Amino acid sequence: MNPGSTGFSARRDAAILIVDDAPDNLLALRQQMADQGYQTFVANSGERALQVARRVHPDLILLDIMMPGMDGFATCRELKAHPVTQRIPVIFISGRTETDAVVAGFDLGAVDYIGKPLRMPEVCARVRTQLSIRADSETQFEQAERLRTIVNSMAEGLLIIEANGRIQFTNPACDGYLGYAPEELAGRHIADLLNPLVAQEYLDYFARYAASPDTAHSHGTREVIIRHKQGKSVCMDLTLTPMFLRQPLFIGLLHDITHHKLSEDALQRAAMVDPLTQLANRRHFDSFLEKEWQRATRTGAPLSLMVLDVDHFKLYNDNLGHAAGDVCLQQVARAIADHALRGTDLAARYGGEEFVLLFAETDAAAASALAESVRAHIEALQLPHPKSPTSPWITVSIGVATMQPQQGDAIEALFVVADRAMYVAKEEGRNQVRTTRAGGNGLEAVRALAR
Ligand SMILES: Nc1nc2c(ncn2[C@@H]2O[C@H](COP(=O)(O)OP(=O)(O)OP(=O)(O)O)[C@@H](O)[C@H]2O)c(=O)[nH]1
Repeated sequence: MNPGSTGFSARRDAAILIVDDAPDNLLALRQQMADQGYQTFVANSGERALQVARRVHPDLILLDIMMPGMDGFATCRELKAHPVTQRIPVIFISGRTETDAVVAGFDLGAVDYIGKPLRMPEVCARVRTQLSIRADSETQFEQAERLRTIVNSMAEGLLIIEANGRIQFTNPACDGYLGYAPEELAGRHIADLLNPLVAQEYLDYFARYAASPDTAHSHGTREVIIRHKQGKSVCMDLTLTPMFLRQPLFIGLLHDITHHKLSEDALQRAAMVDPLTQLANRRHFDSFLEKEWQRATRTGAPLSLMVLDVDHFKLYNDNLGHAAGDVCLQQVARAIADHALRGTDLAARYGGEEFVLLFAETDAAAASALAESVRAHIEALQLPHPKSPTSPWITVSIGVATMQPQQGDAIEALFVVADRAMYVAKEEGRNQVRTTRAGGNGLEAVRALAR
């Protein structure tokens, strides 16, 4: 049998401390206990018994009551008062067999009381019984200690919740995650932590389980937003498992996924943003345009697209270097972004040195004015472009297309018209805006393209 198992056979090597001031009694008891296979220690006074007990941690103490100096009762009191010895079972062995003495012995915490004269087989049987009980309770105590250590040191938050939603227990990790002091959460309701809909969903699940525990199953893991004590929200995975003891209880395991969530958000953001300029990238712009296009088709509102291209940018790169070119693109991007002011405006880097701006509910005249202000803004930055035949500064050419899209029109057509306008701006000297107005030839060209 392994050392952790319970029962009498596991205690054959148990250590027994025998305390008696009469040498004959001491010898006789020691012999009996040794014959049973126990390891024995002896003490002939209460004071000595305390010393030995604290040193050798016996599994059981056979304690005489009437002794000079510290008697058995006083010794027992001391044993029970000291953390090292308080859990050691004590059996009184005494010639005092009157009821008061026996009751006093049990009141002091003794597990048994044997009257003298001793009947040795009975003493052995009682010792055996107490050792067996002790082995069981020690095993339970060790298991509980082990469990306590695990619960206190685990990284996951643990909650024990009653069927009515009252929190019964939380471990230190849970308190830490949610900003509470130890035991501060006990007695609170889960609705203090979760949003009302989620809390109600859990309460319904608790009620179903409490009504028919046999049919219940684990609620599994789900992502929940939990209110931190300081009011902020933390994102966690919550796993709930039912446990039916004297009452239905639920074990909640909390796993912090805030970091995971943050990097997920960062990834999602990275997938939408151009790393050089921090403007929206082409993919994000296309899906944004798709939504605005559909909205404009429904509402009949005009939609304007600007295509901007940096003038003579190849010359800029060749002259000042690619790194300077990158910085220049960042400055141009910042200026462009300053003009996307409404929630439905979006500026994006569409390719190398080409940018786009989308304006919902904006007609051709307004779009043309906006484009002119973007052009003027960039020119006013006065970013030196020494080799440009157009201007000493960086300039842009802008093509604007405005449409009231109708069912069946193709989005690509909007780009074609804006691109055409932009190339006209280039051909006619750069650093200027060209607009295709609704109803004009450009729009007819678009419709033709869509057919
Ligand atoms: N520094 C830098 N240059 C880029 C980037 N993307 C594209 N380019 C450069 O931008 C230049 C675009 O040149 P072109 O399309 O020939 O036109 P351009 O020189 O701007 O002349 P026009 O458009 O006719 O005024 C090329 O030299 C590309 O290498 C970038 O991310 N960084």
